[in-house]
Amino acid sequence: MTAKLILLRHGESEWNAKNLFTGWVDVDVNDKGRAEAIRAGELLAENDLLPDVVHTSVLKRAITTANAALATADRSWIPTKRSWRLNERHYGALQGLDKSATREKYGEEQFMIWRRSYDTPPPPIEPDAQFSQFDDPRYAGLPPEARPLTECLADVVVRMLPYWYDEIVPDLRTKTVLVAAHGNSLRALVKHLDRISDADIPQLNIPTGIPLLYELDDDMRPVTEGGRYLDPEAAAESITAVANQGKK
Ligand SMILES: O=C(O)[C@@H](CO)OP(=O)(O)O
Repeated sequence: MTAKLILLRHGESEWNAKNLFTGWVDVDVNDKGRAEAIRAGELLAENDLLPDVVHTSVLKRAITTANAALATADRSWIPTKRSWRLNERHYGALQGLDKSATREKYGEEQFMIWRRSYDTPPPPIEPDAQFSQFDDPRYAGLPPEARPLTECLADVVVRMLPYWYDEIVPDLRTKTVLVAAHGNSLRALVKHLDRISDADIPQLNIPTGIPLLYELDDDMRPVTEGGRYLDPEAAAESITAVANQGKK
């Protein structure tokens, strides 16, 4: 029997729409994002993919998306687990900056290194900067050295995988699992699942609000590489939009 894993990036956020680097800043979804979340719930129900448990980050754009999708599919009652390990990549000193202005100021190459290189993080944010989360109470249980001031995707893989192995995989043995998270934390998970190389991972973008189904074998390996978006046309359109962010 195959396990069913549904990955869902949050719907469009207020800062996605404004074209700002977001990272750990706790921005909610906007009206379009809410509608995407409801559509995601309809897609789950239409495809008879009703989650038994949901895992989210501790950021409200993922929580709101999961809640709206599950309410639409009449699954609001399922157990919920949340972890900072599913958070978006911390965008360091870029958090709060306009993507287009950053691209113009530093050039396309540096912009893409910060956005999509596997192992080069943006400059760290000052702990007391406006958009720092260093003293946010939701991370108070973490020792200071575990509270990031910036992250590259490789850092996200390292902090996300313990949660995958310890919390998500055990659920997958008996349950249909929904993971509601973020563009870059889901890129880290898809990289792991599909064994995407460090060289190829910059090309992967995750659309907002469209469920991505992975059926996994006993070794928790995808039966079909890349999984399957429940709305492939909308996914393709959104993937292009994400890839082109900062270019206008
Ligand atoms: O700003 C961010 O936190 C992320 C996701 O919205 O953006 P990007 O796709 O540029 O990594």
